[in-house]
Amino acid sequence: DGMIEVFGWKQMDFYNRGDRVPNENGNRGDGGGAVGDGYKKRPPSGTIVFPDQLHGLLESDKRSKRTVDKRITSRDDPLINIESRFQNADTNDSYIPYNNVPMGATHYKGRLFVTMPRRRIGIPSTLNYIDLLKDGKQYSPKLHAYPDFETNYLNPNFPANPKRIISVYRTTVDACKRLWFIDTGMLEYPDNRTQVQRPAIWVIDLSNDQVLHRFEIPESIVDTGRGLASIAVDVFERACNEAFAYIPDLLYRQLYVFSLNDNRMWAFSHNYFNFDPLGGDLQIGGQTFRWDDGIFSITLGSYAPDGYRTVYFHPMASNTEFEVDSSVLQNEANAARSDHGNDFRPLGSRGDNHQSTMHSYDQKSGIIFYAEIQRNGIGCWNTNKPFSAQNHGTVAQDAQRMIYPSDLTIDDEDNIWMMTNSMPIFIYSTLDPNVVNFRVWKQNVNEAAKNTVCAP
Ligand SMILES: O=C(O)c1cc2cc(O)c(O)cc2[nH]1
Repeated sequence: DGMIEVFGWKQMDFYNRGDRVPNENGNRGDGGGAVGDGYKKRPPSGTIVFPDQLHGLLESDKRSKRTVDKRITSRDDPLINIESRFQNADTNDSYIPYNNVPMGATHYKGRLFVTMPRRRIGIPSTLNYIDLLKDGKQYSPKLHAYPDFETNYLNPNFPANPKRIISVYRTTVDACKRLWFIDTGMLEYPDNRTQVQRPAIWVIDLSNDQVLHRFEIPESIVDTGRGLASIAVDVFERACNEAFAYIPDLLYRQLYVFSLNDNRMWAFSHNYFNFDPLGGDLQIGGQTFRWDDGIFSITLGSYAPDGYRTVYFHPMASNTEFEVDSSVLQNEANAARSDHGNDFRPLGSRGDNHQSTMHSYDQKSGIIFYAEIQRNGIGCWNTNKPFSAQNHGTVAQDAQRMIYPSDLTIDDEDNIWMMTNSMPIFIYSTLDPNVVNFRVWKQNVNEAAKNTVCAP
């Protein structure tokens, strides 16, 4: 029965906007304390923008404005409204409201984790949460840095620091009450990407907010962290050390597998990780553009008696869904094979214009819910029914209020959570700061499936 709008923001705001920065030897915390608590005032020169870089951006934008006369353009060469990008921006600001575009939304026991990838300057913290008990009744709650502000602090000199998080796209919670995410280690400022430190997998214990594990992804696996925008974790609650993480790389179009037990990672390549050349022509929020994102989202089916499960995946610029068994991925030797035989299989097409960012399998019903970018909503497929276009349903659609669903997750209370963030308008045009641009939606899975072809 559709989705319920729980939060909406014209612009995002934070409890700690980064106006006080951590003393490098200081305490951890959310920045709520007084001077002397391990924080000091941000120095006036403490900025991550250099005037020559700003000038470079302006020059390149002028170039793209001249050469791109039709509004079909790639994400990396956007036709940007430069006035809007630096609207009211003081380059010394640790917080530039306009530049904060939320991406991920994951709920666990009263905290909604909201990510803010650092794709522009002025983002105080990339990993955040909303305290639902305290702020859940507000329509536009402020974000708390997670696990604290210090861990999210971006030092203006960009030193590599394994205690800090640079940029996070999406998070997931596993069966062992742990939060997993990838720090891409990269600032993705237009025309000026900086790999500050190696990309890393982080695992945080949600019972005490302590970091349990950090694994730096070696260069032998991937050059940069740029395409590491999501992570799926395969673990049985009674064997927490035996976890495997599956990581799609939308840029290099590979699938990485990380074994927690062995602290090792290996990489699969396959044609099915590529985008469909026709699937990348998109029209969203009044913008027409072409993207080439490959394998993007991975979700895990129910356990079979042998302890393995179906791993569902899709490229974003595509309408096709694929599957592989977890037994294939968990065996490192399989990654080295040049011919994967029938290990990876296409399930079929969802139909034209059904490109999806994230999807999530509901363990109880066997229904996959997927965020649809061209249809501004949520689709569904009950995996107990054949994969055919007729067996795909529509849970919700709203061309005005659901522009660009950037994340979709299911929590342990059987609720779907979805973020819509108007991303194409931000990239190719200008967001209106006087209207609601970002929304979080929620619905119980059974309610969502009701009155659709996905209902059991
Ligand atoms: O999460 C996404 O939608 C996403 C992240 C990301 C990073 C990147 O460098 C791209 O070129 C595309 C992209 N999509």
